[in-house]
Amino acid sequence: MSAVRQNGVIVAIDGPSGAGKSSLTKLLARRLGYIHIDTGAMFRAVALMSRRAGIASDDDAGLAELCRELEITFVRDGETCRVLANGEDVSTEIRSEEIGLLTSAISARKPVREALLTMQRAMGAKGGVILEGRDIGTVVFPDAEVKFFLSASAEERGRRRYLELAARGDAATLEETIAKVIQRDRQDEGREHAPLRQAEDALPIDSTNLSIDEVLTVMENTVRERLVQGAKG
Ligand SMILES: Nc1ncnc2c1ncn2[C@@H]1O[C@H](COP(=O)(O)OP(=O)(O)OP(=O)(O)O)[C@@H](O)[C@H]1O
Ligand SMILES: Nc1ccn([C@@H]2O[C@H](COP(=O)(O)O)[C@@H](O)[C@H]2O)c(=O)n1
Repeated sequence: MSAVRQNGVIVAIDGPSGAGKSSLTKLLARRLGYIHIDTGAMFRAVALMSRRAGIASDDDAGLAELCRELEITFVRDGETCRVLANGEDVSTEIRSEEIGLLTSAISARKPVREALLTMQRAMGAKGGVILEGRDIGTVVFPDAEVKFFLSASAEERGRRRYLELAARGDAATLEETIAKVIQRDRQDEGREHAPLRQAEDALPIDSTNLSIDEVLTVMENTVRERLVQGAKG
């Protein structure tokens, strides 16, 4: 356990698309009174702004300039958290599957990763935060006191995403959605910079056959045990 941080511990939740990271991070943050940092939303915001600016996903100079000018903030709105890019609420626009796939390409670029790494470390350094993403426990906060690697079968994650898209009126088929989940997995796992992988000291949780509440119970108990251990010194 590292030295006690000002506002509590740092919790890292990594894992592939559709594993349940955002759902669990939101619920766990509420249970613990911690801040929820959705790092995926930050990469999505960069992707959206790069598309609007006509910057190619491999234009590192253009992406570096964009990130230098971009301020990403999270604003609580009741039970939800809004994502602002230079003050504009982009919470809905960044959630499309199109932006999701573009984000996977953008997030492979070193200048984007370096810029968002600085922002994420600044957001979480004092603790009392839960960050969800792909590289939190391996790159952003390798000294995080608690790390989870949340996964599920590609079929189950695709099914979950399919239900989510259908509820939004998206006509994608289940087969198409599973294929896109697998495509994003491959891109996130296969990239050179900060690939998606389980940290050696992360607790793996396979949620394929677990409910959200069952996963939440495991996570909350684990964090509280670590908090007690930390308090004992
Ligand atoms: N254990 C679970 N059982 C059933 N449904 C789940 C479970 N976990 C999450 N879900 C549902 O799956 C969908 C995707 O969950 P969520 O957005 O939290 O995943 P994610 O890992 O953050 O995905 P991404 O990285 O693509 O944003 C949501 O509709 C959520 O309610
Ligand atoms: N720490 C992270 C978080 C996300 N990414 C990339 O962003 C894409 C979208 O993330 P979601 O969690 O919102 O689905 C994701 O597929 C990754 O390509 C990342 O690289 N690092």
